[in-house]
Amino acid sequence: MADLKLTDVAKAYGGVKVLSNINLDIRKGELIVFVGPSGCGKSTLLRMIAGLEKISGGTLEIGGELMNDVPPAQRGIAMVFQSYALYPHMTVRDNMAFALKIAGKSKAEIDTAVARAADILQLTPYLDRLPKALSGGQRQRVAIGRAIVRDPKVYLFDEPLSNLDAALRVATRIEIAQLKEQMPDSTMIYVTHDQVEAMTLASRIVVLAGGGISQVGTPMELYQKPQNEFVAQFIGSPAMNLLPGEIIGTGGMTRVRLDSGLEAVAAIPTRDGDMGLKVNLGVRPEDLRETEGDPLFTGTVDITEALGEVTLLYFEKDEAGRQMVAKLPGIRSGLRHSAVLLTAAPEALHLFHDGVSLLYR
Ligand SMILES: Nc1ncnc2c1ncn2[C@@H]1O[C@H](COP(=O)(O)OP(=O)(O)OP(=O)(O)O)[C@@H](O)[C@H]1O
Repeated sequence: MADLKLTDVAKAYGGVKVLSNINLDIRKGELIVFVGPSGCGKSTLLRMIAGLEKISGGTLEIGGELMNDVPPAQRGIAMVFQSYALYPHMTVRDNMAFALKIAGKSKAEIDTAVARAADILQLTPYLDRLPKALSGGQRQRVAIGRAIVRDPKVYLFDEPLSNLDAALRVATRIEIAQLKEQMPDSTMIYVTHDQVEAMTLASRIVVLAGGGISQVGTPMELYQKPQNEFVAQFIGSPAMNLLPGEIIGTGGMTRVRLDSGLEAVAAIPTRDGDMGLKVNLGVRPEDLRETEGDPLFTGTVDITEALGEVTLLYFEKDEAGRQMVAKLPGIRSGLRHSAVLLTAAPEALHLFHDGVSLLYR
């Protein structure tokens, strides 16, 4: 049974539809990450699950029970916000104990719950400190601790790491992954702008775009088999290159003549009727390599960015304003202004028609 089930969930503000046709089954113990461009409705969807926002249409079930009209406190969920929302005048211990005191729990129960959460989060040495005497990462752990003591069925995280600096973000991200391992039965839903967080934490990622779900899958499914050009370009950085062309050979391997006149062979099956089909050939920057044989792309390098272990090559834009990007191993700064021939393995190529992957039609 799904721990959380959203059926045809919709949200409108006034007459303006923000989300529609949201169908999602989340199993117990999953860590689901919502990603998508700014304004696509990630926070709205999370807040509807929390009960902080009214659901305009469809149903939300948690543990098999209809939740649409159940108040937030009775949903068995706990939410962690990016702003921590700690009480500044209370110690770490009192911050974590507060919700349980309000709920009328006994002192013994509260002490046990707080000690357990502090142990999981390595906060035991800080229990008597005030929030102002903690680092940002420690404060966020206290905010998570306040959720853990309530032993919720579902944890909701709204960009919990976005107020932390880069190094602390990485450290806290790893802590959240470890926390999840310690609580394998807890179901978590996590909203983030950060691709690396999504890729490393999620059991499944939900990509939201254009008011609906664009694709749901494991991080590797989204990376290796994006259903559409949007997901292909949203997951992975720099974004997947798309080269327009037409199918000139079908079968187990598909031959494409690109608008540039060059050809490529993709390990994607097509049928006779696909001859002449207009497609976009997708190739990730990291799948491109230099060749002295038949290239699928040639161009002059406009700018290079050396990142140490890899170099990004940005080619001169074509007439349509498209810019090819390649990621080559090592330091290749010397390639600026030179002509480069690139190819990629047939298995690394993607094909899209009308924005949709040929693997999913
Ligand atoms: N109270 C509101 N009244 C009207 N429109 C709203 C309200 N809250 C959100 N919206 C609109 O709903 C859409 C989704 O907002 P939401 O905050 O959920 O997006 P998001 O994906 O979380 O964005 P971001 O990544 O920028 O945080 C936006 O277009 C926003 O302007």
